[in-house]
Amino acid sequence: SNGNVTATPDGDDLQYLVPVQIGTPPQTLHLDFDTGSSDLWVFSSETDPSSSKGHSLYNPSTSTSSKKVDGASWNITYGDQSSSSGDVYTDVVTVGSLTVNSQAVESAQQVSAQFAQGNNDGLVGLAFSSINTVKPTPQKTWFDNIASTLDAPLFVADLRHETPGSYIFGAIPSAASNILYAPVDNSKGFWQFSTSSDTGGEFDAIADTGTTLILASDALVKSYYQKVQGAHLDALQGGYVFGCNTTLPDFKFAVGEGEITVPGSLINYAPAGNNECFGGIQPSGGLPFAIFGDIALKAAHVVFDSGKTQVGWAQK
Ligand SMILES: CC[C@H](C)[C@H](NC(=O)[C@H](C)NC(=O)[C@@H](CCSC)NC[C@@H](N)Cc1ccccc1)C(=O)O
Repeated sequence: SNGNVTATPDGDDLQYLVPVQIGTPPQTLHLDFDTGSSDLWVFSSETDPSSSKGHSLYNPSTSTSSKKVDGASWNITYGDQSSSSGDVYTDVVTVGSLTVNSQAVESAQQVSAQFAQGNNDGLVGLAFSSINTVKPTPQKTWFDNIASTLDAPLFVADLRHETPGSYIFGAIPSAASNILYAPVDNSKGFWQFSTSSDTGGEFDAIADTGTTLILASDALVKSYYQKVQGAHLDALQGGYVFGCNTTLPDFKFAVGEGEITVPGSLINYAPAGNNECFGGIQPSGGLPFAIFGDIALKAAHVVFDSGKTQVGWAQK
């Protein structure tokens, strides 16, 4: 089987939300599919009420198929220092037409302010199950649970600028042509691959649908903005800004034997005040790899192939 589901960007393409059905009868929540983490967690009837306003909530007690995982808990922290934690149920989880009958659904009891004020109802982790945070027994991702029923053990991200795109499970859409593949090193649990660019030399990167921007080394970022008239690092805005009608250079990076181009237009991320705009490439703050978030992913169809432990990029 295979399936696909619509991924709808919220304002400024900050994140891409996907409708997911949980429980019996189905409860629909809008979740952030995140190839940079491996926990499926949701706002729920157990979430601190001061944090859950404005979110759809999973209520395990009204689902006839929910089961409490006794003694299990989870606690996750993300690169932007946001976090969430809680306890664990199993329940039916359907994405598009694909159903996992006993998926670990991590119910949030605490969420940090970024999540309370954000507009997702939780995350679906699509990185490798090795970094799932449930204790004492780590749980499998929804993709790991569904993979064996798919025509191929892979999924494809087709994210777009300010318009709905999709995630396709089990097949590669015919629109994806001339796919460039790179082997994935999943030892840290991420979709990590080696790449290079004329501004950054050779480096590793992770493909992270749950991160909005491209986050890279200080050297790469400095070298990129040296080509942008008037660009400067503005501590108040939290990164590099430039005049909003500045023409930005493309960002090209290597994948296998070929090269992917992120058009400069995608790198003018969003207005930042006083007629300056915030760049879509920003410093990662010293991580040992770059994070190729949605700014990069929008430029391609991206194949996350767990069968062959490889990632494929097809230029759009
Ligand atoms: C360094 C980052 C932390 C601390 C590290 N955690 C991670 O790497 C987690 C799994 N992944 C993440 O924090 C990042 C990848 C960072 S690479 C180190 N991806 C997921 C993130 N975009 C999810 C998100 C979505 C919407 C709003 C906020 C956050 C850890 O637990 O050690």
